[in-house]
Amino acid sequence: MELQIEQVSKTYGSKSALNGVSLKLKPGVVGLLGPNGAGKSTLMRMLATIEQPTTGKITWNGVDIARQPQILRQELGYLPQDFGVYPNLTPLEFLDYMAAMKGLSAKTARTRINELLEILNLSHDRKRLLGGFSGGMRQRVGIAQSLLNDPSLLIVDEPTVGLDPGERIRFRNLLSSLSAERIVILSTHIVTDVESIAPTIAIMAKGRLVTYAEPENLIQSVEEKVWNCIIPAAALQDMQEKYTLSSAIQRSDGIHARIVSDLRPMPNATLLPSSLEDAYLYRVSSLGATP
Ligand SMILES: Nc1ncnc2c1ncn2[C@@H]1O[C@H](COP(=O)(O)OP(=O)(O)OP(=O)(O)O)[C@@H](O)[C@H]1O
Repeated sequence: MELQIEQVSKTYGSKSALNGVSLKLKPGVVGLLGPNGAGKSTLMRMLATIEQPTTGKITWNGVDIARQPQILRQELGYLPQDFGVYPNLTPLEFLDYMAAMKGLSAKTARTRINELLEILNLSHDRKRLLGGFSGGMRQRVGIAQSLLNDPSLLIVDEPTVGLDPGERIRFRNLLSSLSAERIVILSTHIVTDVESIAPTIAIMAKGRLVTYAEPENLIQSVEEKVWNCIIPAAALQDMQEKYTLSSAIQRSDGIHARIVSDLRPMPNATLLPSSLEDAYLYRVSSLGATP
């Protein structure tokens, strides 16, 4: 099982959304991190065969998906960023409908839907109208529809938007448990969404792939670049303009500003252990993008 993205670019009129992105993916979760407008959704839509690259090629097990999209579609599960449900349907009716759209036989669909409702903890609510569901419950229905055909490639675009912290954790665990025999691509701008579950992380900014690496290596790459600076409140804005600020916490002795910088920002700055968030900020801002 292999998904290869080769020098893919996408332009909309004169606007470049994606610029020469190359990646080779094997089974497991890959976290796709990037600020708003980085090109993540554009890439996801091309992987989901909804759009085609302007230049470059995407192959699924060696087959060009622009030429033969149906080969990948049979094995694809996709939860788009703007996934909507029909409020007047129940999960059972909605999943039945989606299964029919995906060409599953009624018998296979019924077995699979029951399995998924169980896995996603929706069995008790199978006959309630979706209109009354919470954001987290709707996301679980979205995930259920993306898994109907037991896909080898699962693409989830910003899936945790609108979820509460508990739902977010449960959702991450679910994705982890699904990743053994498939490629799972999880796109987000929230570092903690991918930190615990993605053994590899791709960072995008301004339509480019900034880096593709393991979280440990990313964290290591900013060791001795993360500083704690204690500053008066009046100096915060100036600091923010000059440096990449990871966080600022008000304490009794002043503001503790966490700065990611190659050089010591001020004489009494002290080094802090680096985190994935620091590495992400460092990589994205080094491209001149706003994290
Ligand atoms: N259909 C389109 N027509 C014109 N420009 C587009 C279109 N789709 C995306 N873009 C532009 O391409 C760039 C990348 O957008 P994209 O939605 O892929 O980014 P993203 O990383 O997914 O960000 P977000 O998290 O905000 O969705 C943005 O500047 C966006 O305005």
